Amino acid sequence: MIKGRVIQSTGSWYHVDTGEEKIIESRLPGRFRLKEQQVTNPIAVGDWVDLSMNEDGTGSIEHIHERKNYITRQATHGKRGEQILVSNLDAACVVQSIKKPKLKEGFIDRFLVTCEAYEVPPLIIINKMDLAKSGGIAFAEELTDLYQDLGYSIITTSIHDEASVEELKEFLTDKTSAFIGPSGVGKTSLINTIDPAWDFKVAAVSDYSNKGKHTTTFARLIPLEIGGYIADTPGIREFGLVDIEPWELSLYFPEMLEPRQHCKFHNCTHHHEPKCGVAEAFENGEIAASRYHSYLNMLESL
Ligand SMILES: Nc1nc2c(ncn2[C@@H]2O[C@H](COP(=O)(O)OP(=O)(O)OP(=O)(O)O)[C@@H](O)[C@H]2O)c(=O)[nH]1
Ligand SMILES: [Zn+2]
Repeated sequence: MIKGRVIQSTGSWYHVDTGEEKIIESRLPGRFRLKEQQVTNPIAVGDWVDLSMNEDGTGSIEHIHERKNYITRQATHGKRGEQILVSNLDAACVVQSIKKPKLKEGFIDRFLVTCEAYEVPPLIIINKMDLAKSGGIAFAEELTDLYQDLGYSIITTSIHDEASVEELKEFLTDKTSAFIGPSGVGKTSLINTIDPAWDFKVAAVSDYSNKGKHTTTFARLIPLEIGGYIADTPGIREFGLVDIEPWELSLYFPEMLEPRQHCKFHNCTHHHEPKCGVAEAFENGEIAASRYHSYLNMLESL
């Protein structure tokens, strides 16, 4: 039996990376589909599997290892019938630029909640620092302090600053990561700077998979020169809020965990209720205004 990683799926064939040069095209015996018929795709890109080899050089998937985490297309984490986009992520990187386009703290905070819910470690990247003037630099430092104090990893980058690219490189080495962020913040540029062959790899894989069916809806993992993979999938942009009850939302804000214990009502949403520990902590300056603001915005959208 050979252990490998599913890096792409074409619906009926799975491309398994076993660490050897050649990717093994593999099939899933029908019994798995019967067993897990509630799930649209019993195997997700990112899964670790055990293979037995067939005489023609193809593989048969004999065992699927337990997933350490996964993200789904719809906001239905943990429900049957969901489509898993990618599994076993080591990091989800949210990319924002200091300007062009303007940095949105709400985007970062929403993303962090989703990461908490999916149990995927986040990395916050603030890019285009070369465009920042003194005000922008001070703002980035403020954000760095804020998020580091909350226990999150955050780095500032510019594709024109080699040291910052090195730092990002170190973080991504041997990890399976996803890059998420609005258009124009520099996701592709950053990955290209880290791995100059990236554009070529993305194009090559696309050409290949266009011959297959249903490929556009499936994720794929593209290997990095430095070791590790970047998840490439259109659906990942919709990485939104998972199913969360309003009273649960504050469980995903680390700084609210202690204050919420002092709320009078156990199902307090920390919005309008009297004797609210979270509102009190905010008034005392223990919760950042931007974070409380993001919390209220998210609460409204649930
Ligand atoms: N000054 C500056 N420009 C950058 C930096 N990173 C990216 N850019 C520029 O920003 C523009 C958008 O970069 P992309 O890499 O295409 O952004 P993206 O996030 O991949 O955008 P989508 O593909 O639309 O999601 C390009 O013109 C880049 O050259 C940076 O660190 N500094
Ligand atoms: Zn409260």
